[in-house]
Amino acid sequence: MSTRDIEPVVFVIFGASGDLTRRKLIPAIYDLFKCKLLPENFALLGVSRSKLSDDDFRQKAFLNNELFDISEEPAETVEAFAKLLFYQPIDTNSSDDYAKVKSRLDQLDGEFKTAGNFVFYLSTPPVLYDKIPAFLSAHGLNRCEGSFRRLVIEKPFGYDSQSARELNKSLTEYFPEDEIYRIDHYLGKETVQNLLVTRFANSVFEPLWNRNYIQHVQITSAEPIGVGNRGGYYDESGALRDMLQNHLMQIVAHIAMEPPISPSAEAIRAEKSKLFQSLRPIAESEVAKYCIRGQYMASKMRGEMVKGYREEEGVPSESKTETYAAVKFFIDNWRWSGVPFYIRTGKRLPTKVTEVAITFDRPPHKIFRTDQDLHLAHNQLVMRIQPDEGLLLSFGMKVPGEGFDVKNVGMDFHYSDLAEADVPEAYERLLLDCIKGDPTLYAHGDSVEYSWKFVEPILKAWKNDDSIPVYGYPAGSWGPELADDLIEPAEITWRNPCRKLTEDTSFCEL
Ligand SMILES: NC(=O)C1=CN([C@@H]2O[C@H](COP(=O)(O)OP(=O)(O)OC[C@H]3O[C@@H](n4cnc5c(N)ncnc54)[C@H](OP(=O)(O)O)[C@@H]3O)[C@@H](O)[C@H]2O)C=CC1
Ligand SMILES: O=C1O[C@H](COP(=O)(O)O)[C@@H](O)[C@H](O)[C@H]1O
Repeated sequence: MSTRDIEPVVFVIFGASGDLTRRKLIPAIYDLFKCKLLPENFALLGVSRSKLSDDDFRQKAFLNNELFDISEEPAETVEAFAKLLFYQPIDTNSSDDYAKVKSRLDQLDGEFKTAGNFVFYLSTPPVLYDKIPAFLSAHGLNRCEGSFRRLVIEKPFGYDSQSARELNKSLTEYFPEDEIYRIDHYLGKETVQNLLVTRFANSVFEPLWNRNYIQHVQITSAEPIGVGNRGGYYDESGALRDMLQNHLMQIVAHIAMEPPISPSAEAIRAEKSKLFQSLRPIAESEVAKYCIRGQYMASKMRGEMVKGYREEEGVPSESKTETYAAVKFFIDNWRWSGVPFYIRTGKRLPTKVTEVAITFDRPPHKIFRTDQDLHLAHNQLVMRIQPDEGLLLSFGMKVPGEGFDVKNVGMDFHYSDLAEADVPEAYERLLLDCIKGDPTLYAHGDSVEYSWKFVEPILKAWKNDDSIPVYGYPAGSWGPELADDLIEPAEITWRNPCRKLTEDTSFCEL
């Protein structure tokens, strides 16, 4: 699709003076502009309370943005892009002030000939997510015959299933469901999308993709960083809300859903929705058995002493918020009956890595009855989402020489080997899709509610049941040791993912 095929638009960011705007949104939109992927008629209007002029905003968000280095960018491109940025200060809590947004939009719409098409991106504190659409509606900005009006909502989408349901209800009063874009940046990652292609574009994997051949599935999302200056936010959230309910459950959906009839948004969303409905709820009374929570403690990491979670700025010294969560669960449907899924995520773990490891059953009959046979590993398919994106398949091969000694070997593919592949940043892809009106990579309202329903008993048990321990783990370790015991049978444990996909050759240690 060329820029000419994309309808013109004014892209409005609420929360334009904030961190996300400078860290992700402006860099992504600039890159789209540089690659000539934006419509020819385009303008960006930033809105928040800070009293900034258009020029102040251009400086803060783009020309002098310490989170986005433009020193090597072509001067004409930078200059041309800066001219598309505008700013309107308002009191975001006062409905009357939205008249200022309306008159500014009328002016930009006339000047840039954007045909009355507006995208409203809410990058504000979540308390405003239901207020801003109501204020837009009060000023007639939510609907316009012959033009599109879209709403993008940042995470977190709700705090539990009830608040997510209420938010869905409130948003759909003002915008139709197909114009509501709930962003989950993991869905914008090429390698998350590639999970679907790996499964459904190859006949070699799909026949094995079920309870008959898969012993268990592991999903790991690890980060070496701590909570940094986000302690206040994080302590209200924890690993379950911050990563598992949204990003990791979307990965589960990609791994486990049935084949959609087409790659359309409706078809994919329908399959995801079915999958989320098949998750077996974990009863509050069973949370201690199926879930492990942990909190990082001060320790030396890569030669440097780092603070414990409770010493971080904005975190209460008695906090019980989890910085690590591991959960075992089942999917009650035909394909996955009896196959355990294990997810773990945490901060201050040894490395930055997100991956899925599918462990296959052993062959039904042992032919090679040697001592080595005891150590014969399961076949494993590792789908690496980041970094060193790619696939690794491990299987047994004969060791040259007499007898039938079997050795585990790996066959790997690295995304970087696709020389022509220019992997776009997740926000770039997602923002462009929204501008083009393609919601495929955005979360649907009912999926969000279902995934909240799944995590809710865990959240409740962790909040209410003091007998469930929060295990301390030293920063730089792989989390509480007890998380190893979640995985059965006992001789199998978590895969040890190194930064490089093929660095680790132990695969599933037996
Ligand atoms: N930063 C990140 O990396 C990520 C952020 N998010 C989500 O994006 C949203 C924005 O995050 P982030 O940019 O980090 O937050 P910030 O606190 O840095 O920015 C919030 C923005 O909202 C504006 N704002 C408007 N009205 C209000 C109000 N009534 N109270 C407070 N602020 C207001 C603030 O500007 P002003 O004071 O001028 O009005 C500011 O521009 C959040 O919901 C967050 O969860 C999601 C993923 C990652
Ligand atoms: O949404 C979030 O994601 C990041 C991790 O994103 P990634 O793309 O770097 O894997 C996480 O650090 C943050 O706590 C969370 O809010």
